[in-house]
Amino acid sequence: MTKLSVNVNKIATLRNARGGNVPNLLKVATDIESFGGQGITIHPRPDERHIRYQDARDLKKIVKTEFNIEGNPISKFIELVLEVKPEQVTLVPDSVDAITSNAGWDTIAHKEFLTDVIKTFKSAGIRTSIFVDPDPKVIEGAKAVGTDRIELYTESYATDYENDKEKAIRPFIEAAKKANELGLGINAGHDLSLDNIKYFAQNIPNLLEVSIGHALISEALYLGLDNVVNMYLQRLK
Ligand SMILES: CC(=O)[C@@H](O)[C@H](O)COP(=O)(O)O
Ligand SMILES: NCC(=O)COP(=O)(O)O
Repeated sequence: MTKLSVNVNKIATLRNARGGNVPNLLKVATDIESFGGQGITIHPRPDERHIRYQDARDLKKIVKTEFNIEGNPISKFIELVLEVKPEQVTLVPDSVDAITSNAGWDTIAHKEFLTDVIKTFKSAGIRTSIFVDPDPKVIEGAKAVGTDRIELYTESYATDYENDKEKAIRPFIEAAKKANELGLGINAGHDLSLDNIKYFAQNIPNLLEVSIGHALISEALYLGLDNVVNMYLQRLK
């Protein structure tokens, strides 16, 4: 079964809008777990516009499921992850001013850098995943840098799903076949939603985990967080 890790960046965005502690990020994370969420994901950005570095430290103390920290491995991010020691770190090549993640790694051009960073995290006992486009060459490159898992960057799937879902999923099936052949674990995320998740999970062999934030929190405005978490779990069965 595919695990659901809920990305709580948007809860921090809402909290930060007023400068206080409403909504309470730690309580929301605990509630998500009690509703059935199987992991908590955060993506602290260098400007700390939503998740603050201190949130990562505080969440580590209370998250009972799998804690996944995503981000660009600049030195302060590496230091934070080594201090917090989440179960998983997901490396994302996003630029400082990016509105959201908008590209996967070029695992060939960044081979040396990724190999070093992955070694550092793995020697600290932290599972590694790297954010990649569904491109078999890039996935071969991911194997070469020593990562445990890849996270398939699903924005193109989510965008194309409405027009032609078979075409939208095709590169992801090929990418997953390649990753399975190479013995890489497969995660996925970005713009996954209640509408498109079931077809994705049904078609990707050995999909271990999805991390979902933007759509899930938006859907919860209408449907409630408890309900939405369970609707995802149903679709991931
Ligand atoms: C890595 C990824 O796919 C992102 O979706 C990310 O974790 C979300 O970040 P924002 O919430 O800052 O858009
Ligand atoms: N890794 C993807 C993630 O954590 C959530 O992405 P999104 O659902 O906010 O687009």
